[in-house]
Amino acid sequence: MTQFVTTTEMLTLEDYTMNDFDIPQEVLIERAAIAVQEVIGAGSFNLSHILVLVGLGNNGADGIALGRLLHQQGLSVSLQFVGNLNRAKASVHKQLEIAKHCGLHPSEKSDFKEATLIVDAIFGTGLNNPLPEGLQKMMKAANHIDNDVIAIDTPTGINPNTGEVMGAALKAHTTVALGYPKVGLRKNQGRKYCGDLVVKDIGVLTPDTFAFSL
Ligand SMILES: NC(=O)C1=CN([C@@H]2O[C@H](COP(=O)(O)OP(=O)(O)OC[C@H]3O[C@@H](n4cnc5c(N)ncnc54)[C@H](OP(=O)(O)O)[C@@H]3O)[C@@H](O)[C@H]2O)[C@H](O)CC1
Ligand SMILES: [K+]
Repeated sequence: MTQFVTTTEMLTLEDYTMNDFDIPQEVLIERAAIAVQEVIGAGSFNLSHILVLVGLGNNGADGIALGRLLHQQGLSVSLQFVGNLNRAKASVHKQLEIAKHCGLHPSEKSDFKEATLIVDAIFGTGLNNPLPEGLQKMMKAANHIDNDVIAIDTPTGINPNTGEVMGAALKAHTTVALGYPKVGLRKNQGRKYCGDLVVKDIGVLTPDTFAFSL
């Protein structure tokens, strides 16, 4: 039976892993990227041109690390930031520096139609409000383009706890849940927008005494 979690529970387990075992966040980000790379490699996706849509939090950091790994595989990858990079978390800046050092630089503006596969690394469990208007329009437009979307952790726009669409959401062919799937992926619109749900272990540790609420 798959264990689903709330975002609070996920944060508790992330903190336990990083603080009690001194496992750096970068390790979890790298393992998240490798996990999604494995799903992409195991699938039958058209990898001719991969567009990674990157947000300003750790979901975005996962996406940049994944983009770097795919670039190093020799695949054609574009990194497209969504939002003002000046407001990005340190993890995003760190992954961006590594990616640029490996020869992968962010694109100014990408044409969604040219992408054969889109990676959704905009928002994950940190989504806490309806999407900004501009992003809602972008998600609605992207949903009308015929290319596969792989969502990292959660589809952008889906409330990770309630499964509600927060103004708009990007429909995924496949969602790769990191550690544990979030409960919003089996509720309301979450189930429809997440597509095939693949749960991947990224080394998040769980205390034996941990009491899951679900
Ligand atoms: N499960 C794990 O062990 C790991 C998960 N990882 C990944 O981390 C994300 C969660 O990262 P987080 O930085 O908490 O949040 P997001 O990246 O989802 O969101 C980015 C920030 O965006 C802001 N935000 C939220 N909602 C909105 C909105 N509607 N409009 C604009 N901006 C919004 C918010 O910042 P605030 O300052 O507003 O709080 C978010 O912080 C998880 O999904 C995984 O992909 C780790 O990388 C690896 C371990
Ligand atoms: K996402």
